[in-house]
Amino acid sequence: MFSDYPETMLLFGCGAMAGAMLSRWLESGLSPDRVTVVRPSGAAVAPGVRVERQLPSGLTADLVLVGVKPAMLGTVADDISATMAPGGQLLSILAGVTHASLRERFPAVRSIVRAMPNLPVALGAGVVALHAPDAGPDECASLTALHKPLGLVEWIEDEADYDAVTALAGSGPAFLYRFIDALAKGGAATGLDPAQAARLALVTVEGSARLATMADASPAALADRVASKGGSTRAGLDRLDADGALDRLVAETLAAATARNRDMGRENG
Ligand SMILES: NC(=O)C1=CN([C@@H]2O[C@H](COP(=O)(O)OP(=O)(O)OC[C@H]3O[C@@H](n4cnc5c(N)ncnc54)[C@H](O)[C@@H]3O)[C@@H](O)[C@H]2O)C=CC1
Ligand SMILES: O=C(O)[C@@H]1CCC=N1
Repeated sequence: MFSDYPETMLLFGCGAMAGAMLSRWLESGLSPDRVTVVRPSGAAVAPGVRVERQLPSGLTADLVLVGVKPAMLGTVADDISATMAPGGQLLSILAGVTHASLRERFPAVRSIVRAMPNLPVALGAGVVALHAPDAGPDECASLTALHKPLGLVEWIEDEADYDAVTALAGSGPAFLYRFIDALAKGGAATGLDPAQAARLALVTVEGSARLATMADASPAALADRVASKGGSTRAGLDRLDADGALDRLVAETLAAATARNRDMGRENG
């Protein structure tokens, strides 16, 4: 359990993604009385967490997490500047929006950090990719510790990679959910009861992913372990692999998401 959480934390926006991060932090020992959430709905977030519809005047925070949609950054920018404690840290989870453009908008903020999480952080089984060019070694260590309860922490040194990381890890859960759905639909198309096919698909993916994380072999090698020579898995893999169809589709999917991240950065920087 990480005990060295910032003294005061303020979240602008607490939707799907920031909400998932916060719930895991609270579960991992963050005291709710350190946290304030500003959200237009004013709806409660978790017991003990202060929620405000608008930024109360005079409130400052050591860590400010920007959890709104990238297009909303301009709307909350003045409030972000107003609430940063001297020496505070700004944590942005906005897709596409670069460190340089954040620095231009918030010149007085000591430290600006980009974090790209994904939704499984809610279970401590997510990914958080970090990029913090302002941070020295101690601050990097403390950022790693802060995000550790959320899952795998990866540092991205070259920000040029960030849009691709966002496509793979940030959007990745959506692509995998599509695959699970396709597996279930495929099962139904071969005659299974759709609800039963959906259960089989979900747990097959869950178990296979868990096994792959613990295995002594790559996912590609594990696929070959399932496929007996001349057996049915090979017949299926041959179809998936024909003309590199799956690889090509996934590469095109990630390229489209990467390009959109780049565009969102230009639109909202
Ligand atoms: N959903 C995901 O899986 C991931 C999202 N992200 C990033 O997280 C950010 C948020 O995305 P989601 O959580 O999916 O969106 P969301 O729509 O669930 O959450 C955004 C929240 O911002 C609130 N909001 C709008 N205007 C506001 C204002 N003026 N002040 C305070 N709060 C305001 C909304 O009420 C909403 O709850 C985006 O920048 C996105 O790029 C990053 C990685 C993964
Ligand atoms: O769809 C989006 O724009 C964000 C980026 C990563 C996940 N959701």
